[in-house]
Amino acid sequence: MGNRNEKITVLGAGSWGTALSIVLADNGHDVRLWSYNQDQVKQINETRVNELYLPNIKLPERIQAYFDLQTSIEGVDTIVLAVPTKAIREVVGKLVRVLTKKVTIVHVAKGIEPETLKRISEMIEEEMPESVLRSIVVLSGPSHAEEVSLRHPTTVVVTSKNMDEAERVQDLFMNSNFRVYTNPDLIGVEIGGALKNIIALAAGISDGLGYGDNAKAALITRGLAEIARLGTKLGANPLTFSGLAGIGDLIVTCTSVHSRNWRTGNMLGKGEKLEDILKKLGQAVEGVRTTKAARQMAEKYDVKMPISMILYEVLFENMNPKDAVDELMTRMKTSEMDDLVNILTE
Ligand SMILES: NC(=O)C1=CN([C@@H]2O[C@H](COP(=O)(O)OP(=O)(O)OC[C@H]3O[C@@H](n4cnc5c(N)ncnc54)[C@H](OP(=O)(O)O)[C@@H]3O)[C@@H](O)[C@H]2O)C=CC1
Ligand SMILES: O=C(CO)COP(=O)(O)O
Repeated sequence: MGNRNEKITVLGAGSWGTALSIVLADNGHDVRLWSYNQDQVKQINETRVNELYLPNIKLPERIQAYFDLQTSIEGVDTIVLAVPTKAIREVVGKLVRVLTKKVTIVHVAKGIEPETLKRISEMIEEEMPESVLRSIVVLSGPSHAEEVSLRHPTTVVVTSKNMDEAERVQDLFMNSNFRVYTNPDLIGVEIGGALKNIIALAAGISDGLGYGDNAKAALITRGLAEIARLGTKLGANPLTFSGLAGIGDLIVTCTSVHSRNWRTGNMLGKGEKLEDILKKLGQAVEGVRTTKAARQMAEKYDVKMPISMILYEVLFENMNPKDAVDELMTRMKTSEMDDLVNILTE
């Protein structure tokens, strides 16, 4: 199944970087897992376990952890960027300072930068001169690290402005547990992956308030409608939102106990404070910052995004979650079909 035995560097030894390293190592690649935490590097190499992020998983021998960034990228053509959105510019900046040739970046993060409203591939393009950037490939879809690391069946998509390179990356990752599709819609894949986290926060709140499956199905369905409305306005293909990076990722993130976004929403619905929850989780909860971006984008592009807008008030303006649901339920009456047709004509 495609190329084997390449040297590949993964930047970011969190849960997703570690799980993807396992996929690549299973495929016969030599994986250099870079972390900026020297103790973590030592611990991974000595114990073959990433205690901080995937404590129950024994890592294959082909994964070696690195602290020195320059050494980790020697002789490498493909670099997987697996840090949260807020760290992308900093880590890419460090990478540019040590690169001496062109590489392909596979980015796997799911967010929008609230300060600039940029997608992650746009941020990378801004930070990397052409002299060191061959292509950017995005890998996204319904894929929790906890299940990928157990080799449970998982499907994702890859996309790029350069689809030959996306196909090469498809071959690097594809195996009998990890099925990789291609999709040429870069904007749709990035927007679907980023915005589903907002809806997962809302679904978690609904569950935390004690509401049932009807409410969650409503959030998933109407959440998809607002993701698709914004996505198509930005130039995405509406069909992408019926695919793995759209409804697929929305379902997994709104329904899985593994989801940090769902868990955060759940604790909010039960009355905990956002600040305390984020401290307790100690992991990336991308939907919080992306909600800030979505609110601005809804206003800038004049797109109706009622769930994202009300979630902003819950997260940042102390709105009571129960009042937020009441407000969503008592909005002006509308026609579902008109709304769906609007997505196709944005
Ligand atoms: N977990 C999952 O199942 C999936 C996650 N994703 C996406 O992948 C991205 C990464 O998430 P995930 O791995 O889960 O997050 P985690 O919180 O599990 O890990 C993030 C990792 O990035 C490191 N990091 C943070 N800031 C920096 C920095 N400035 N420089 C270097 N390293 C840094 C963290 O180190 P430290 O903790 O030491 O600060 C940690 O090792 C997110 O965008 C997420 O949405 C996508 C699909 C699945
Ligand atoms: O993107 C993910 C699954 O596809 C991970 O979601 P969380 O960040 O909510 O855990």
